[in-house]
Amino acid sequence: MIKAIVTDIEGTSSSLSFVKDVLFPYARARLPDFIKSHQDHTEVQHLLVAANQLAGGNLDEKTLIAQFIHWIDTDQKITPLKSLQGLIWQEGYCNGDFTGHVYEDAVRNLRHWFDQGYKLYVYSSGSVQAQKLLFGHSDFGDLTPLFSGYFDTHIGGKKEAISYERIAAELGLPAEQILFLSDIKDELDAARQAGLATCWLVREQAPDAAAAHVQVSDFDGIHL
Ligand SMILES: CSCCC(=O)C(=O)COP(=O)(O)O
Ligand SMILES: [Mg+2]
Repeated sequence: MIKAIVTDIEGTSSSLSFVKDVLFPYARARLPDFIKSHQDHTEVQHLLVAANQLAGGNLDEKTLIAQFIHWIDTDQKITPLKSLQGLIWQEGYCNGDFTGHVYEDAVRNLRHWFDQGYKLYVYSSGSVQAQKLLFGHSDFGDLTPLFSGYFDTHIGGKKEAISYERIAAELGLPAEQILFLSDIKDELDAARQAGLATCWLVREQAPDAAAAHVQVSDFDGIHL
């Protein structure tokens, strides 16, 4: 019996296009100036140190910025990059430059599940801050009251089974009572390996007849 639902963001509850065509270019364009103008911010300093270590260490500012841009262009889920993007997007949401795209079917079903007593969580490669911003400034208003918690890559990569074992431990539930929703098969495979129930959102993809996961075209197809 499912008691908790953990949803991915990009491609699942929000569109690929919003992330790739709005959020990523926004952060990419502002990242160099953001780093230069936040040199004395402790949080930014820590992120730069962490990124520098991941890049091999001792990069000067120009090279480190080029490294960040490369990570963005190749959509790498590097934790300090994701945290930095969240800080930059905060300005975008607060300035009203954009609102968070969330699919209408996702909002309707998340609200319904919440009302029925299911616990709702988010697990995304985007930082927890970025997740809260997207759902807090969504096209449907503030959706954060629906969620009991958020997970990002600090708990581990989304294609690693250990991450889902840790999430189940944090939720205090047997893995089989947790349903994970994603658009990426490798993530679903990892969740399934950890014992979670899975559902594949194949919104803009052709269904895969060979896959072990339930496949639905939107949240209306999910039956708990
Ligand atoms: C939290 S909004 C930005 C999403 C993001 O940065 C990203 O890399 C998308 O990853 P997801 O795990 O949501 O597919
Ligand atoms: Mg996704």
